[in-house]
Amino acid sequence: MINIVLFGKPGAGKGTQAEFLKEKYNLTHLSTGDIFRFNLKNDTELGKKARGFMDNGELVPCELTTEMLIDEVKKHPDTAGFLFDGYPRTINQAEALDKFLPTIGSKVTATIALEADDEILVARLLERGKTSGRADDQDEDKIRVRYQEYNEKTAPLIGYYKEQNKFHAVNGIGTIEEITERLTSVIDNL
Ligand SMILES: Nc1ncnc2c1ncn2[C@@H]1O[C@H](COP(=O)(O)OP(=O)(O)O)[C@@H](O)[C@H]1O
Repeated sequence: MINIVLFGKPGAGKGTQAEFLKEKYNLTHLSTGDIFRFNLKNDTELGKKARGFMDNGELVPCELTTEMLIDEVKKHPDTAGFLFDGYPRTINQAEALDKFLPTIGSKVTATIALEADDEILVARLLERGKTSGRADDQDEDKIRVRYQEYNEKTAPLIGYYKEQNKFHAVNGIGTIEEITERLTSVIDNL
C-alpha cells in the first residue's frame, strides 16, 4: 500500500494534481475539504458542526476531522493506497494518522509539498472564488485567516515529516502538466 500526503498552502493546487495522481497510481483520493463541503451541501450533522469554522476560514476541530477521515479510510479496505489531500493539517492530526494507519497494516509513505509564493496563491484563490461559489474563496479576510491557520498549525508538519525522512517538496508554479511531472518523478523514486 502506498500512502501519499499532498501538502501545501490553500490554493497550492492539491486538488487539481490529485485528480491526475489518483488515476496514474490507482489511489483513493481523500480530500477533507471536499468531504466537508459535501456534508455542508447536504446539511448533515457533520456539516452543521463544521459550517461555522469553514465559513470563517478556520480549521474544523481535530476530533471531528480525524473521526471523519478514519471513517472514510475504512470504506476502502481493498485500495492500492490513499492520496491524502488536506489531511493532516495539524501535528495532532499527523499523530492520529500515524497511530491509525498501522492498525490497518499501513503507514504514510511520503509527504509531497506543492510550493508557491503567497501572493500568487491569494490571487489564484480569489480567481477560483469567482466561479466556485466557495464562501471562503471570495473574501480576502477569510483567505488571510486560512493562511494564519496554515502558518500556525500546518507549517509545523514540515518538520514533523522531515524528522521521519518523509518530506519532499516540488515547485508548484508552472503548467498543470509540468507540476504533475514533478510530482510523479518524486513518487516514482520513492
Ligand atoms: N484536516 C483538516 N482539519 C481541519 N479542518 C479542515 C481540514 N481539512 C479541511 N478543513 C476545513 O475545510 C476548509 C476547506 O478545506 P480545503 O478545501 O482543503 O481548503 P484550501 O483550499 O484552503 O486548502 C478548511 O478551511 C477547513 O475549515
